[in-house]
Amino acid sequence: MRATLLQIDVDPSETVADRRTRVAEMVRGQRGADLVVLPELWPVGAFAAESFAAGAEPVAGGPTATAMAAAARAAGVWLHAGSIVERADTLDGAELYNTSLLFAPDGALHAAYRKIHRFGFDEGEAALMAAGADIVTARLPQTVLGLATCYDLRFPEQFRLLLDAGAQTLVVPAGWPARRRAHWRLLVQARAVESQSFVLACGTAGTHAGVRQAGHSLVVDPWGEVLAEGGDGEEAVSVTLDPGRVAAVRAEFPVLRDRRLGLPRPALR
Ligand SMILES: NC(=O)CCC(=O)C(=O)O
Repeated sequence: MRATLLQIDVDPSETVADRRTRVAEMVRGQRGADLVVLPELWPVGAFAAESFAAGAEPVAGGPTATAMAAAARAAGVWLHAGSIVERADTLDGAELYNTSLLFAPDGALHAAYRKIHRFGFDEGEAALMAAGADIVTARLPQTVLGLATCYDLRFPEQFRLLLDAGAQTLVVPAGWPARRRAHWRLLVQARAVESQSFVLACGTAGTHAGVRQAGHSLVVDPWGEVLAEGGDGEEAVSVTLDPGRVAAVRAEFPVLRDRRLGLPRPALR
């Protein structure tokens, strides 16, 4: 399976519309890949909280979803289009979500995942967006994807649920700051080792809202080995994966068999 992570430079001097056109063109250039992955909130920037409301768009028929569906179809690839600020209209008004979109090679929306853990400690995303509540997996011909986004990496319980739902390849779009790059590497590798799964973790490059981005997108195999890693700037990180490696590692080193589910909660002393 050929996978390419497009580590996009979210440059505030570029308009969202121009970036959308540019990224769609990059996706179109990926014909021959099986799966293409984009980062978190690349249209507006994961830390550009002041732009979230203005940049919010519906999933069905919104400008990013429409452009990405067309690009996936033109390239004939599965496209994990990173995430957008989703505007979901409810009877009580509009709610915003940080929503990842997965398109099939015919351009149909195959899955959507609303980020469960919002970053910001009562500010930014945590204050402005609603939390998703659904664990999302998606079956591709080669593997089963488990969807998570950026800050979710810090919550291993979500990854256990993805594993139990059948995930074999964890896809994690991110807008991770350079300041915590050491955490990024450690957490991506930890999620791969504990889940005995591939992890495709695609970050952004550049600086937006005064936050320098970590770049260094990672592809890690089910043994925890880094198969590919981006640098600091915009680039395409491509790898060829053997999806059979997940079953092989799980059979050869069967730690998941030794899980002790249902242990009692400790009593307070
Ligand atoms: N966009 C994010 O979720 C940022 C997460 C982050 O900076 C961290 O966990 O550290």
